[in-house]
Amino acid sequence: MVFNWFRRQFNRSESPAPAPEPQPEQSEQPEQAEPEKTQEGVDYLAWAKAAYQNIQQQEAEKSSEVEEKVEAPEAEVPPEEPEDQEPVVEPSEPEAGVESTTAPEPESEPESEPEAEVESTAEPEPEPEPEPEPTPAPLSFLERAKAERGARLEELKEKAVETVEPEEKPRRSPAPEELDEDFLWSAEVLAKQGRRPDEVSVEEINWLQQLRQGLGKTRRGLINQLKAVVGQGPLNDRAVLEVESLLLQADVGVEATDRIIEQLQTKLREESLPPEQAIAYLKQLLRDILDYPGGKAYDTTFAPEPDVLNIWMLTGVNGVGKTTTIGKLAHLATKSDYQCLIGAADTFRAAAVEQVKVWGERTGTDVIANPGKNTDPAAVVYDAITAAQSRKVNLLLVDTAGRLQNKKNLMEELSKIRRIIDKKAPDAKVESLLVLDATLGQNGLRQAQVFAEVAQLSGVVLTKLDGTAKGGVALAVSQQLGLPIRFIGAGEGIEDLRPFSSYEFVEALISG
Ligand SMILES: Nc1nc2c(ncn2[C@@H]2O[C@H](COP(=O)(O)OP(=O)(O)OP(=O)(O)O)[C@@H](O)[C@H]2O)c(=O)[nH]1
Repeated sequence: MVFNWFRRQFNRSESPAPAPEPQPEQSEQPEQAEPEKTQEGVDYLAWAKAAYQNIQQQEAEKSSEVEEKVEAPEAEVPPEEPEDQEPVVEPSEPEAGVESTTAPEPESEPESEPEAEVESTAEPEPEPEPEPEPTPAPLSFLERAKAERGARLEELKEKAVETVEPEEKPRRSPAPEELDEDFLWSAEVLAKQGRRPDEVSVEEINWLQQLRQGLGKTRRGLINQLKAVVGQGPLNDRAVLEVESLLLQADVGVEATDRIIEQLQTKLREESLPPEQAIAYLKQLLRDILDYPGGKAYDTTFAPEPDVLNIWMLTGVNGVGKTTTIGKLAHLATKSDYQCLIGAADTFRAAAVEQVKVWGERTGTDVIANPGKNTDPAAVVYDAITAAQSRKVNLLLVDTAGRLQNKKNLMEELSKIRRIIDKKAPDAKVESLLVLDATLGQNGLRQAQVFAEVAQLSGVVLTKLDGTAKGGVALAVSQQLGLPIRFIGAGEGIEDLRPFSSYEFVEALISG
């Protein structure tokens, strides 16, 4: 059973059951529990405990798997590969001059993690593993598992020293140390969305923590003050001005700010709401903006469609995180059991192609590129589609050039790529995603307008939400561009990108 990271559920037709088994400690409700969202009968603390236990168990199982693999004969360890050997694989129907760079052929790997090397099997983190502490008291399940894993990793690292390249490897997030406030917050957000504690993974919990931390600057700087004002009851003129300036400072943009203020004023004039309800109403307003970009309803799930070739073109100016996003998406796709391929059609810069190839190797995804200089991006897309069709690929990620110096050229290039796609893969499900750097705030939006005019955009990937106080730009994207946000990035690591959830985003922004 594979977890589909795009759908945030397991690949099966079963609806999630919301309530965990009731537990005795009713009194220790986490502080964040909000009455207006509380699902009847859900004890969030009990839910969090059940999820925590489940994660401990998952971790312990992973550790013992590692242990078994280590103790098994060295058959698991691939023979030494010379570093300089270019892992080049031709597409099944090779096109002249096209190279396909790959990690070991994915078809031959039953598991989603492509690198069969020892290190990859152990899924190590690049960060230093916390040392197993010499705790005098009996070690908990998790601590034991961690200690064992740490020891195993050391062993593996020693053995793997010859075959490991110094690149970042897909990192597996460390298990939460304890059932702390961070964990409770993440668990509650998942519980409120009707998730089951026995299906929650450490990656999901860690992602929510990352998102919460990432939005910390926006939240602390501005949104918290906003909460204080909105929680005070009917908005007088001074309060309105305050709210307005807070939202604008968070790069929410004029249009979305006006809309929020207008609706807040109307509501708070109609009835005097207690602070929590006023804040719940504010959250609802924000979610509405995000869920109905430009007033239009979109399917909130964004996943590759089954049984058809999905082509996702990524576009955006240099430096916004386009290549990194392609790598992270390839990682999500591979983890979710999709066959993924990357087309390196940003041929303007040779370094861009090289960078994509690095991500291809990291994620075990083939990259179709044309080694020639200044080659036609549309030709690369043509070759990538040919390869995707012959290899039964579900998801083809296309990196496109995003230089803005010449709008006409950009438009011509993107239109040409689009024509090739329509001709070569008329049945494909095509998405054109604009990658936007959140730290650019409103400036990023101005760039986005240009792209929106020339590329038939269908969604946005918002990157670098970590460490910016301009997190409110997500609302401006929805309101001003009228485009749904499909993914958000909150870190440079391979795990630091997830499908966008307005609920999680607003919770992290307001109640994190
Ligand atoms: N903090 C943070 N950094 C990110 C994120 N996404 C990407 N980056 C970093 O942003 C920098 C630029 O990312 P790239 O993926 O190279 O950007 P690009 O748009 O492909 O740029 P070109 O290759 O120049 O076209 C890199 O240092 C990335 O690690 C994110 O979500 N958070």
